[in-house]
Amino acid sequence: MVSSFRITIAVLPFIVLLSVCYVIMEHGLTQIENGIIRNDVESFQIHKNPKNKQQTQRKEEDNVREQAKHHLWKQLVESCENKTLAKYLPRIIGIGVEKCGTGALYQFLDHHPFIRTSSNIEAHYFDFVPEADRAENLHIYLDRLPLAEPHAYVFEKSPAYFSFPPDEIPAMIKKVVPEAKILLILCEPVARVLSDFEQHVAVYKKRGKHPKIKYFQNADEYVAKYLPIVNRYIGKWDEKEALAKSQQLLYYHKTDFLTGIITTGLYALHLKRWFQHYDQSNLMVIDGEDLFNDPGSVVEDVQEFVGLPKVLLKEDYVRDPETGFFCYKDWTNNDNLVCLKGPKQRTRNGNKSLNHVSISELKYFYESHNEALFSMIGRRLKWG
Ligand SMILES: Nc1ncnc2c1ncn2[C@@H]1O[C@H](COP(=O)(O)OS(=O)(=O)O)[C@@H](OP(=O)(O)O)[C@H]1O
Repeated sequence: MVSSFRITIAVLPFIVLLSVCYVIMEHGLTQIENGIIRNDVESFQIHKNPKNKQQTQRKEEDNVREQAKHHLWKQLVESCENKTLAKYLPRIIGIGVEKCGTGALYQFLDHHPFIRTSSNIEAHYFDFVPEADRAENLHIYLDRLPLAEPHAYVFEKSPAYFSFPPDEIPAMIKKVVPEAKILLILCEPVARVLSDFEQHVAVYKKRGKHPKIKYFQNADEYVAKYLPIVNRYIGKWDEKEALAKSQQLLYYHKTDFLTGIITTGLYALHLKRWFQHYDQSNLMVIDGEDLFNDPGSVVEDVQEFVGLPKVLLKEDYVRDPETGFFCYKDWTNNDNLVCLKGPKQRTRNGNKSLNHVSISELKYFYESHNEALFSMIGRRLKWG
């Protein structure tokens, strides 16, 4: 009894969505159009008597958003009717940050009825495919993306895009997929260093990649050697030199891959490059702490941001009592928790830690860069 009630609650959003599709297909878009007309009238009245300029501006922005939503719903309704599968460029791109829970977000969103993801996960098109091939051969990108219905949302994530060379990645993405919405998770950078180090060790043991990592017994030894090197050429945040330094750290990353374990966490420097082509209307900054502790709210916000109907709800995401990590409830069996597969919980399960010296030195190093980040995005993140 209780379980069938829970199933009903879980499938309710689906039923609502399908009903909306049905009603719209049956009766056209007049309901939504009426909504827009009503908004127009309201904003006209405000124009006539501009008591509050800000309020007028907000209304106009609401109208633009409302019309975009109308256009989107129209497309989605068409997609309800058209089941032809083909290759499409992504409408959502997860650019990182590496080791900040990008896999968890990917899996959580994959659950959305209008989102299509690739089974081989990371396309690595803009960081890996040589530029000469990239310019003329979009099929290489499409080959790495899933089949989808015409108006479904293809979502690809390649965390290397945010902080790996070449420095033209943001410009290239903007050029090739100008309409795509960008998702960026920023997590506490000191914990990220440990996570990234352990990932390097695991990849080396499995595939022999980046063998220099074997010279370090643990992450503290790595920090003791590399932090002074990176600090020497980056130092504290300096607005005037930010762009040049952001390019410089990509150069060092190319010549010595291991510097990236520390430089990836210099979020403001990387974001400086991205903000030359994007702003927060098309690039969403997600607080890593929210993703780790309240992923359901993050997923709700992401659906809103990318313009999809909100069918994944906060209450679908629950903490696995055994691991402490969040999982989501299966649609068909609410008692079944679907959790992240693969070796994704190496450090945040408490199995590894940095010593006090590494933590305080890294904290000091990142401090001014974190502050620069918060003023760049206009808010503090919970971990800062
Ligand atoms: N819900 C949930 N389930 C499992 N794991 C979770 C979750 N939320 C966040 N995390 C943490 O995500 C860390 C891996 O980050 P990424 O997926 O971005 O790694 S990667 O860049 O794709 O390799 C990984 O970090 P480590 O613990 O250091 O391995 C996880 O702890």
